[in-house]
Amino acid sequence: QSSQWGYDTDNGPDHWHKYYPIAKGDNQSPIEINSKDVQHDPTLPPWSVAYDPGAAKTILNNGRTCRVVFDDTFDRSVLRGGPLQGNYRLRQFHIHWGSSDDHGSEHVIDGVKYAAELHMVHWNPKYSNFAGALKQPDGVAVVGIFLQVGNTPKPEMKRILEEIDNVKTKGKEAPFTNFDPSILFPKSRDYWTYHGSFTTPPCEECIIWILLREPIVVSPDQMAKLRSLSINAETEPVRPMVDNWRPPQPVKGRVVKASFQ
Ligand SMILES: COc1ccc(C[C@H]2SC(=O)NC2=O)c(OC)c1
Ligand SMILES: [Zn+2]
Repeated sequence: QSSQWGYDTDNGPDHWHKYYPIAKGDNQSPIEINSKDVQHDPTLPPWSVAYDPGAAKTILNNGRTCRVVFDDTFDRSVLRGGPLQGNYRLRQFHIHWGSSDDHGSEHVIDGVKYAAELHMVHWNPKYSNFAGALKQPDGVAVVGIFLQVGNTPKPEMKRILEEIDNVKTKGKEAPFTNFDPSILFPKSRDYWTYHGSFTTPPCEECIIWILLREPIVVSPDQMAKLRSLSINAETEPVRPMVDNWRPPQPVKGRVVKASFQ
């Protein structure tokens, strides 16, 4: 029914506020980042991760994206530093992409839309559980990595795209073990950071965003593989999973900080 949000004309980003009023809030994500408005903050420390490959559990097609889920029952895979106070536990990562290589990312950098954007979602264990963290301005930290199409793709993406064959349709889940997602990071640790929200319902304004400046490279075939995922269940007519991105939202006076000059 229409309360099932999605990315179509009748249930897409312009409709979400009807069931999730915070979608029209003052701290929504994604946003456009214009380098001229960014403030370099020399006091921003580097961020770092300590991920346990054994924490990787499953890969899932939830009908909106393809996500890999991790064991977050203790401080097993954590993100710290940068704009964050304390450790944040890795819960899952997922990807947003377009129907063609010239768009698909959620954040837009100096007018550039990347082909895709990978989100590594972490939450602050001082708020006992993920649901509690959603209600706090510093409850969640997402590392965003831009994916651009090129002919020297990053081999580390291979594993994710191979597993996609097992989760083609909505509701499909498969084991995804022994994977350290930090192998996906680009060389540079330069980042932008700002306070924002989930880019999907419930659109809670609980996220400290850490967006990496350097994109990683994927091949045209790898993008085609992502686009071969379906939003329908196995028994339903085929509908490709493409354009699962929210457009940029009003910045409303927020300042984006950069760790670099
Ligand atoms: C109620 O719990 C939720 C809701 C939505 C997401 C995913 C959102 S958050 C982001 O940055 N991109 C997305 O697609 C989520 O992720 C852990 C957890
Ligand atoms: Zn996301």
